[in-house]
Amino acid sequence: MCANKSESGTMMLELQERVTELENWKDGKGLIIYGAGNTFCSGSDLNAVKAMSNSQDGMNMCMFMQNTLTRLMRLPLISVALVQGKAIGGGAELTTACDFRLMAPGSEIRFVHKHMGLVPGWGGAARLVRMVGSRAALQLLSGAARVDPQRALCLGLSEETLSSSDGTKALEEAQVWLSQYTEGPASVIQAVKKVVTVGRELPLEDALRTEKDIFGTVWGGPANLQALVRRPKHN
Ligand SMILES: CC[C@H](C(=O)O)C(=O)SCCNC(=O)CCNC(=O)[C@H](O)C(C)(C)COP(=O)(O)OP(=O)(O)OC[C@H]1O[C@@H](n2cnc3c(N)ncnc32)[C@H](O)[C@@H]1OP(=O)(O)O
Repeated sequence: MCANKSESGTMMLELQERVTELENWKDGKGLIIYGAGNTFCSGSDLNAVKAMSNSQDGMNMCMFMQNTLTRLMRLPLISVALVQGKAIGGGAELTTACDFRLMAPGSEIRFVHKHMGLVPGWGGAARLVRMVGSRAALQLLSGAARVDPQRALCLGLSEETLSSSDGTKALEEAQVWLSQYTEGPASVIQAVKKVVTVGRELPLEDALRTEKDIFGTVWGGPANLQALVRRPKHN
């Protein structure tokens, strides 16, 4: 999946459509979101937002993007934001809707909202707090701080710094990195992502009940039965 420079209204709709397609991707296991060219995503299209600066339009756009990014985060796929160049404003928020972030050398994630007289509205603050804790989140948002790959690693915002900033090489590296988590049958990978999502989002009793239901979808399934025949050793 390839993001583009800034998020115009058309692109927001396209992102929503891609998410709908991915929700229906029965054999899917993983997803990498990356930018076209040398920018991951520079946030909302400033030309478009200028034309809709009243509060109601802003809230509508905010709810639209919250909904899309929440659905993206809940996809039963393991998702990676491959950050090359800058991820700014709404682009920084988009990175937080993925399970993992990999950063290319020289790249940067920056929540510039304060400088735009705003706060995140696409769910980026809620996700950031859960990811890095409230103190670090407050520093990143109130300082509109540039987060380079090294700082992102220290904060737990990024998993790894890639060795190349070249688009093709970085994508290949990200694919190899992701493959360690997507190896195996889609039904099992999707179930893994689902139990983690419910564990994160639901109160414990509901999470336990839902985990049992998800367990029921893989117990006695083809991968489970084959494993019982193969009896792999885990030493
Ligand atoms: C804050 C929250 C929020 C929301 O919730 O809606 C947003 O996301 S608001 C948008 C926040 N993003 C910005 O303010 C980005 C401002 N732009 C920049 O900082 C730079 O352009 C940068 C760092 C993205 C790229 O810098 P670089 O030196 O590599 O290139 P240029 O500056 O020459 O940019 C090329 C060209 O792209 C236009 N551009 C970049 N980002 C946007 C944008 N978000 N909307 C509209 N246009 C954008 C930039 O103006 C240049 O156009 P040009 O006609 O060549 O001047």
